[in-house]
This record gives sequence, C-alpha cells and structure tokens, in this order.
Amino acid sequence: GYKWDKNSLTYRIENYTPDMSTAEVDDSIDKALQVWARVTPLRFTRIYSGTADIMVSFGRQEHGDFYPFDGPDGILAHAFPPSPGIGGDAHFDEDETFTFRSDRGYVLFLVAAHEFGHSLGLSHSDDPGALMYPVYSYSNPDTFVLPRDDVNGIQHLYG
Ligand SMILES: CC(C)C[C@H](C(=O)NO)C(=O)N[C@@H](CC(N)=O)C(=O)NCc1cccc(N)c1
Ligand SMILES: [Ca+2]
Ligand SMILES: [Zn+2]
Ligand SMILES: [Zn+2]
Repeated sequence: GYKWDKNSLTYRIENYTPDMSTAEVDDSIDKALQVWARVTPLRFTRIYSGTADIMVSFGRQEHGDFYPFDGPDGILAHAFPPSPGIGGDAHFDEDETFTFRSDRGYVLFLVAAHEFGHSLGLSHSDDPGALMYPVYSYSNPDTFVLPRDDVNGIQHLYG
C-alpha cells in the first residue's frame, strides 16, 4: 500500500554506528520519529526484539537487499515505503560519518527524519526547503522545524 493502515507503529534499532554513542543514536532516531508524530495521529513504540514495522539498521555496500550502498557520500541511506516485511525499514550507509549535533558529517537526526518520511509513504519533494528534497543540507537539529511542504505531504496521507 502507499500508507500504513494503522496509526500505532513499532520500530527497532538493530545495530549502531561507531560514529556516535548509542544514546546519541537512540535520541536521533526518537527525535526523527517525533517530527512526524507531532503533525499526524501516528505513534511510534520502540521494541528491542522481534520484527518491528520500521527496522532501523546501519550497513555498508551489499547489506542484504538489492540496493547496495556506495561507499562515502552519494547515497546516505534509503527506506522502503509502507508494506509488510521490508516495508518501512530504514538502512543507513555505514561508510558515512554520522554526527549528533555537528555540521561535520551528516546529522543522523536529519537523515533519519528524511528516511522516515519515506517509511511513512512520502516521496521526494521538489521544494528545495523541504526535508523530503532529494539532497541533504545541514540545519541545526535543535532549531529544526518541519517545513510546510512536508507537513502538507504527510497530512495528505495521515491528516
Ligand atoms: C535515490 C535514493 C536512494 C538516494 C538517497 C535517498 O534519497 N534516500 O532517501 C540518498 O541518500 N540521497 C542523498 C542525496 C544523494 N546524494 O542522492 C541524500 O542526501 N538523502 C538524504 C537526505 C537527508 C536529509 C535531508 C534530505 N533532504 C535528504
Ligand atoms: Ca554512501
Ligand atoms: Zn538497504
Ligand atoms: Zn530520500
């Protein structure tokens, strides 16, 4: 399907990047999901074993699906649209340097928020200010506000 047919979704962090502390990864993932929860009826619950709707993992090159990563830069991550199984899952390219709050490297919170947009059914936007614009650009995670284009997009699906 093109969207989840339930508002309560589970997620599981399967592994961690050595670039950041586990607490920083946990916080980045949680905050990235809250970006979408704040503007929809969607709610996210973390689980620590078994299969979640949104399985979050880090991998490099060939990592178990037909979309191998490509080394540093280029593709940073990808996520699958809503469906059972791999649907909703978000994979992050371990050959990137992910950061918590710095503008050196890719801010995991921002990349994850973008990927979770795909996990929820959003495609890319042609609005250069949108989170769902195809290309990453740094913004301060502490002052991040979901752009109007993304709010419109997600509320069109789950409003
Ligand atoms: C064709 C896709 C698999 C490209 C991939 C992507 O869009 N993943 O969602 C990706 O990693 N795109 C890079 C740009 C590129 N080099 O193709 C990116 O920065 N996407 C993540 C991102 C993160 C935060 C904000 C935005 N706007 C984009
Ligand atoms: Ca890459
Ligand atoms: Zn993958
Ligand atoms: Zn994308």
